[in-house]
Amino acid sequence: MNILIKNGYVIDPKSNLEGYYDILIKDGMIWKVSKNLATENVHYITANRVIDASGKYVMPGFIDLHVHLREPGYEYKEDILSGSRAAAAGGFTTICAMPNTNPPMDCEEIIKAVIDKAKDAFVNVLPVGAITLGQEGKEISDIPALVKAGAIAISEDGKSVMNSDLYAVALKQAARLGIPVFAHCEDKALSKDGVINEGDKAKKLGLPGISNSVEDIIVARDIILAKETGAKLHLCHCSTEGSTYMLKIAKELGINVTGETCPHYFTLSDSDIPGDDSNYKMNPPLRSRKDVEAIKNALKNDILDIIATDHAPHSEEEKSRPMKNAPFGIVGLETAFSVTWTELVTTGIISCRQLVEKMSVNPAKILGIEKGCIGEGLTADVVIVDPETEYVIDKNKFLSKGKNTPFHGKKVKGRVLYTIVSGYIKYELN
Ligand SMILES: NC(=O)N[C@@H](CC(=O)O)C(=O)O
Ligand SMILES: [Zn+2]
Ligand SMILES: [Zn+2]
Repeated sequence: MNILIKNGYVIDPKSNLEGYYDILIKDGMIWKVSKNLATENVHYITANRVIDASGKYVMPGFIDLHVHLREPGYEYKEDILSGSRAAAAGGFTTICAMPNTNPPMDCEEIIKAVIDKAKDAFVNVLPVGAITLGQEGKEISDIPALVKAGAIAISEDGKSVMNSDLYAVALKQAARLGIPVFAHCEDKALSKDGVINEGDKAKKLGLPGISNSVEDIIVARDIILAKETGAKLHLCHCSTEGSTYMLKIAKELGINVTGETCPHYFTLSDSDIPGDDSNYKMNPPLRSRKDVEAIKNALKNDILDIIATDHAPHSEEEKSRPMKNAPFGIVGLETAFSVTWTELVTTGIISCRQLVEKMSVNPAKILGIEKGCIGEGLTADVVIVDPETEYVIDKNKFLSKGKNTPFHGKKVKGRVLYTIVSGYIKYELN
């Protein structure tokens, strides 16, 4: 299948390319990027499909470092096929699958099984290995074996490895193997049975709170250990002002650390929680307005490198429970681009180029993969978006099995039109 994308506004920070270009995709590759690439100029290649991208933006496919695909074990929440389909609908061409499955992705066999299953997926699925066996925090996984089987990073996501001694060993191994460590930062002894951010809203709803220190303490520890071990540390779902300050200092000190946040942390604060509604329950929790401002500022100043989704699908039954008894997590694959465009780009907080950096270029860089670029000769992973279309987010239209979103009914601007993975159209808005 050969595709000619015509008249689109291309934003490709890695090639330092921005402007109106035509793109010819052939044999799964970016064949040519050029101005006025008329069909007759490429007479030696027939385009089976010509996409008129006038008024649209063409970007390297988004890469999500933080997705819960729930397979194996929780297929009633999501599976590799449904999750990857939702990813394609969200403009993502590559996603990282977190290891808190059942059983967790803590051994060669499970990593291989996920990779095997992902051959039928709509997008590239890269598995993340669990740091400890069973994610129990007691015994370290065979990290070299996980990497050999295809794990591209390690993480204990869902929790932190609380034993710093054990964690340091894992960081050293990751450093030696050249893979990043995706750190969920939560001091469990402090967060206890907390449900939402500590503050007025928690008091009003009579729910136990989660303080900023729950996150900040582990962020500090992890940065200190990254310095000592030389590990490539990636801080997952940063939600606090403190995280952004520490990240800034760590970078200034030359420590190898990157930071991620998710659309909900720069869009909503705990004051937006309408009542006892579990679609507003995630870990870390929605923070104060002051934290939201700090997160936005850190995105603007490139202290935060990555926008990931932390797509965490749960069943309708689970999320219809009162907040106290519902699991943490919200879906995000199908809303991330539109929410980010609306909240950060149309408001001038970040540029289009920065959006592409945070959703495509920087994730590729952290993973050390040749993606996040529309360069000639590279695999054709491309997303085409409409920057002007306005629509209302409707959870009932999600392709994900998970409908648990606080953004249902939100009016947004900017929409994914096409997602092309390895030269194939894997999503097309109709
Ligand atoms: N973020 C969440 O609220 N939940 C995640 C776990 C995690 O990312 O820590 C999940 O797996 O459901
Ligand atoms: Zn987490
Ligand atoms: Zn997560």
